[in-house]
Amino acid sequence: MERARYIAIDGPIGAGKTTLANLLVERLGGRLVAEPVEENPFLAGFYDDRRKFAFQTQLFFLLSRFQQQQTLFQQDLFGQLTVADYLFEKDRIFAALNLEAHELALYEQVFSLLGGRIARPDLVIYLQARQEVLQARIRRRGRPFERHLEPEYLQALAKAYNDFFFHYDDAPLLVVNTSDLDLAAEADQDALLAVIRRHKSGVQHYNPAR
Ligand SMILES: Nc1ncnc2c1ncn2[C@@H]1O[C@H](COP(=O)(O)OP(=O)(O)OP(=O)(O)O)[C@@H](O)[C@H]1O
Ligand SMILES: Nc1nc(=O)c2ncn([C@H]3C[C@H](O)[C@@H](CO)O3)c2[nH]1
Repeated sequence: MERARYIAIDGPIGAGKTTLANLLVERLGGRLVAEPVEENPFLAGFYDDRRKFAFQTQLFFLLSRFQQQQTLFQQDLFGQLTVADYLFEKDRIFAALNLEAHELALYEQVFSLLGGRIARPDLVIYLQARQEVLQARIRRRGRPFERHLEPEYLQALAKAYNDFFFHYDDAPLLVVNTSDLDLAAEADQDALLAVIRRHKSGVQHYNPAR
């Protein structure tokens, strides 16, 4: 991982993206790129009525992610590590899941205009966890707008992530099952960091099942 200067972390809701991104910056130094979720004015409405607010929610996410990426990679980094708690392509995973066909066609046009101008990570970490683990974490975190998040939606999202990463080959990929990984425990953190440091190319799976 010596030369991984840009790491992007992704996975379904509650997988631990922000937690791991913070940890990597804390332990390895560098800068954190966290997506501005709370700033999306359509997100709460989306969870009340997904069909009604899907398109607005998605366009807002797409444009704000694009702007954030542009700003970041125009800056001189002096080779410092950058850790993002999302992969730009995640926007498309959510879009495909939530938009109607005619909306998706329009969305795809905008995405293809923007997507070609995004920096490619040196390493992508895909976090997975069992369904009940994701649900428990989301419940414990207690974001008001996620209170009524339907298990079927979370399940469909996890499947869409699996399908996407099954075909992913744009960057070295590390798939981590976090169901039995306690990111608050130093021993677990050390073990994961060692795996990340060692991973150079291709696809690797890390599942510290107990
Ligand atoms: N490996 C883990 N072990 C125990 N708790 C965890 C683990 N990963 C995350 N958590 C907890 O689960 C909750 C969700 O984690 P986090 O916010 O990092 O997920 P996320 O993938 O960034 O979610 P979102 O998609 O909503 O942004 C937090 O309360 C966090 O402390
Ligand atoms: N509709 C939709 N499209 C996205 O691109 C997207 N990205 C994240 N989210 C939701 C998941 C979490 O509740 C919360 C934090 O990740 O925001 C999204 N929702």
